[in-house]
Amino acid sequence: MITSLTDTERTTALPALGETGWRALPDRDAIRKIWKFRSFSEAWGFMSRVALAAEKADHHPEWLNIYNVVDVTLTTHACNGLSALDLALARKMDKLAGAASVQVDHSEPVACLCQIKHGEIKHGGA
Ligand SMILES: C[C@H](O)[C@H](O)[C@H]1CNC2=NC(N)=NC(=O)C2=N1
Repeated sequence: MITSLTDTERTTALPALGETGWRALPDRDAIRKIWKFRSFSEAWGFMSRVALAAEKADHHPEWLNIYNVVDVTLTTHACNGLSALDLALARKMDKLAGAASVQVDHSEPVACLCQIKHGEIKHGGA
């Protein structure tokens, strides 16, 4: 049976993930990270590799892809909160993403390369 993380497990594990750009969601027991790749092809390649890892672990992200952006939320539906499976998948995704840039400020709009190129959003984020 999958159980959500204890407070001790959270204080032990989450700071290190925070260092790489994972942020707690304000309204869900979940963590979120926003990657910006150099192209759609790189973003999709990342998602393909993560998809294989997710299938192997039988643990899947909630994610949105907009062109070069992959906006990921991890939580465990079976326990409606963060579990050890989310920590493992977060670490795996960090490895698979390599040197892709990360938007660490989630209060900023998430701009994809199209919007920046077309001048819709001033490129201030990572
Ligand atoms: C039937 C299948 O094993 C379950 O639905 C798995 C699939 N992937 C999952 N992914 C996530 N994030 N949470 C789950 O509870 C979950 N359950």
